[in-house]
Amino acid sequence: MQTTLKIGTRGSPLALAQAHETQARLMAAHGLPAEAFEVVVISTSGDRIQDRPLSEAGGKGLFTKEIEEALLAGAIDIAVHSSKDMPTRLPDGLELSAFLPREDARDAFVGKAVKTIAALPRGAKVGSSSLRRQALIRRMRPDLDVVMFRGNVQTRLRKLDEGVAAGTILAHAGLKRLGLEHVATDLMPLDIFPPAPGQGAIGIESRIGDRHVEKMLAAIHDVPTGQALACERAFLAALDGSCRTPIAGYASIEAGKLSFAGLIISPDGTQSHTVELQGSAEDAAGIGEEAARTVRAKAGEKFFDGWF
Ligand SMILES: NCc1[nH]cc(CCC(=O)O)c1CC(=O)O
Repeated sequence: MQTTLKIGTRGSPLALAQAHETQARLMAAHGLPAEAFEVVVISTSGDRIQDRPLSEAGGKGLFTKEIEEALLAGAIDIAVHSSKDMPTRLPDGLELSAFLPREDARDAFVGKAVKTIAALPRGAKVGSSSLRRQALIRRMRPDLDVVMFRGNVQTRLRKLDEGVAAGTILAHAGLKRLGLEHVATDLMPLDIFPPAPGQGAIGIESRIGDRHVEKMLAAIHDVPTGQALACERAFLAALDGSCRTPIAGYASIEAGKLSFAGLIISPDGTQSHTVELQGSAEDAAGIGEEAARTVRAKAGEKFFDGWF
């Protein structure tokens, strides 16, 4: 008897799109019918808490806890995530075992009356609750009024329509997966507005040692994306244990060569430190760790203590 592979996901439209993309790739890679899979929607604390920034409510793990419990309990076989929402440390027994080919990692500006951040009038409100995006906006335009914007992509776009802000920043990848890329009015260059580690990459979590699942996932894993993510996540892991300072990082791979650019920035956007490193894609995690040491030395330990 063929049992179904249970795919765990959050219930937001973006999460469901990612789960269905994963299902479609598994079907194509293994010649399986849709009935060989079941998408299991799991509500997380991150979905329920809407009134505070996530960094206050307990951070990234809020979007994964209940899903990882279901994975460990055997209620689901794989969990599909936005990699950038994944904590750097996973519970014992679980691993990120596959990454789908990365979408555009850039952030997009969605403007109501104007198309770019540069064109916003002085003092205009820009909505974002991401510390990284807030800091990068302030660095570009210290005069703007950055306001809290929580909720899923659709909620944020509705707030924009209601006039709560003149613009917002959303991941281009998320907009594309939702068929909403037409709402983006500008794409932020990677060097001026570097993305969060993992942005644009769908990561698939599974139980360590689950051979059947490992074999299924190996057929859809994208090696360069996995290497870029290993680098970005190593950079993040080496820095985020000690701080809530906004962190950005992006690795690209070309012909086996990895190029990484990382940034840490003060929440007010006035101070930032960057690092750029290149090396063999085989040494992805090592490059991320080295980049973290470099930027930490540049910034000095005080940089990490001072902001909150
Ligand atoms: N925290 C929400 C979240 N997690 C991943 C994405 C976008 C998709 C991606 O980065 O793969 C988004 C929405 C956004 O930042 O606009």
